[in-house]
Amino acid sequence: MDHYDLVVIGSGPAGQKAAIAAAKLGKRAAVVERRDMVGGVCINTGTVPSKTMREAVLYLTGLSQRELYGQSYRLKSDITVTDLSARTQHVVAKEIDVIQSQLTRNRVALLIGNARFTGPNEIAVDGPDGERKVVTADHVVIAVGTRPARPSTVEFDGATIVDSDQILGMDHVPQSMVVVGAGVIGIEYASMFAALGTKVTVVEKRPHMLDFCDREIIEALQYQLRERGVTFRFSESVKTVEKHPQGTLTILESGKKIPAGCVLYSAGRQGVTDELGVEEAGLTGNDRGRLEVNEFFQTEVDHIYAVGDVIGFPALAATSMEQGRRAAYHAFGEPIGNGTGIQPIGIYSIPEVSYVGKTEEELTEDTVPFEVGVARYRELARGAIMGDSYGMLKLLVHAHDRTLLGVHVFGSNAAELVHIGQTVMGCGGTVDYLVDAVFNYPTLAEGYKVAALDAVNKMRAISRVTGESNGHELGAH
Ligand SMILES: Cc1cc2nc3c(=O)[nH]c(=O)nc-3n(C[C@H](O)[C@H](O)[C@H](O)COP(=O)(O)OP(=O)(O)OC[C@H]3O[C@@H](n4cnc5c(N)ncnc54)[C@H](O)[C@@H]3O)c2cc1C
Ligand SMILES: NC(=O)c1ccc[n+]([C@@H]2O[C@H](COP(=O)([O-])OP(=O)(O)OC[C@H]3O[C@@H](n4cnc5c(N)ncnc54)[C@H](O)[C@@H]3O)[C@@H](O)[C@H]2O)c1
Repeated sequence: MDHYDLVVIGSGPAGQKAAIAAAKLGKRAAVVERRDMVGGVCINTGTVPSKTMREAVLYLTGLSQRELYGQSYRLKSDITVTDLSARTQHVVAKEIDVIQSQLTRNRVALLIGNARFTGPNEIAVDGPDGERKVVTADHVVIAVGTRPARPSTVEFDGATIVDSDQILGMDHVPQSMVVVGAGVIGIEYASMFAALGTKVTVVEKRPHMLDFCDREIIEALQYQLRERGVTFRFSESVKTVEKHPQGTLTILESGKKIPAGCVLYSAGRQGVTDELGVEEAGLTGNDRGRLEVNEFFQTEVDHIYAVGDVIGFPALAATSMEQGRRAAYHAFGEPIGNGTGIQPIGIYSIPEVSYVGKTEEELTEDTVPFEVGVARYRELARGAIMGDSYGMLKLLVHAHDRTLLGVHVFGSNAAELVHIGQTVMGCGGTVDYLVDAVFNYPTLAEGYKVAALDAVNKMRAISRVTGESNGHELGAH
């Protein structure tokens, strides 16, 4: 029986980083992963394939060039699933190779099979050939992730009624599609298919979508999606989804029926703890298959950690990686560092959305006085060059101490741009840093300076009325 300092279950972003962090500390580490799933949901069915498909959609449809070359501009008129999947398969294969070689060169053992606890320090790995291997470990990291929720009232067939794992295997681009759930997954795919020309209807049981984001930004996204023919049905719950010879029928609790060529059911995900035998280790998952952890990612059994999507919010690749590293460091007594706790969110809809820090709604609720500074891409030379007239960058600035409280970006490169604001926030910087900074021209980053000046001008207008200096030498700007 092999013994390890650390056994990690799951090779997604959380598991990989936990294992490699342990190996870098000189520990003997192993990762258990199912056949054909090295890299986890992230590489095989989630983040990487969906983001690669998005790039293929943007490129082949010529969507981002249409402001410049006309609304009929297309690189290819009849885009097929083969066109879209070629790029995805290439990128996924490359990423799997990168992960495998990282594990190998760090001497992390990769055990292929289904892991199951047989005791608090003992794990059985059932290999694809039916062989069972049992390993023991001083520490265990559970990084098993999630799978799509699949209610029995939905007739999934993997072809016309699909979840987000199956959508990548669809054999044609449908003429019409219902997307159930306006979460991040639903909206990202809705915008990709709308860009491909599919008539998309989104059904969401809540009155709004993506309500953790800034309202103004989500209104802008909704407007753009409606322009591409997306219909939203908010405050409507899906009861059943039926498969018929002529297509699918989505039946709402309100009695409405929506016919479509295809249905994407993306109404949440479930932790994959049910086949893990967690009770053998003294643990219990909640009703969504999730595990509870403390600030160090320890479960109720001290030497067993849980990280990544299986512990719930925010359930992102970047946070999962960091949780994995932190769990391994804690297990082996390595100082962790406190981090800034500032977590960016990137939503790869078309157009994309990204933010860091607080929203206007949160600040208002917390009665924090703030000023808003906005830069519109259409007023930035780079926006005109790129053909993005709808994008915007919004800064939320504390009205008294002038620190950045939130950065919200909508439009091209939003998920990259947000990191400038994140860095200023992480270093405790104020809006004045951005006012005084010089950015390359023409860039979208220049939007930070434009938005900062906008915020400072509004703050100056208030000071003029009140006659107060607002704690800052305003004459300079
Ligand atoms: C469609 C989609 C798009 C996404 N897009 C983004 C994005 O753009 N940005 C972002 O940050 N996040 C995105 N996410 C979320 C991101 O993929 C997850 O946050 C991330 O993959 C979680 O990593 P993880 O390590 O917790 O688990 P996972 O990546 O889920 O990996 C868990 C692994 O554990 C394995 N496993 C489970 N049980 C066992 C067992 N008993 N034995 C052995 N192995 C087991 C599984 O096979 C799986 O490979 C997206 C998710 C989806 C579904
Ligand atoms: N860019 C990114 O960072 C990214 C991209 C994709 C996914 N993810 C992660 O993946 C996870 C899962 O995403 P998701 O979108 O599947 O889940 P989710 O839970 O975020 O959203 C599901 C949505 O479906 C709605 N819903 C549930 N049942 C319904 C019904 N019967 N009828 C109508 N609507 C219904 C819910 O109200 C909710 O808004 C998220 O935690 C997200 O963070 C991240």
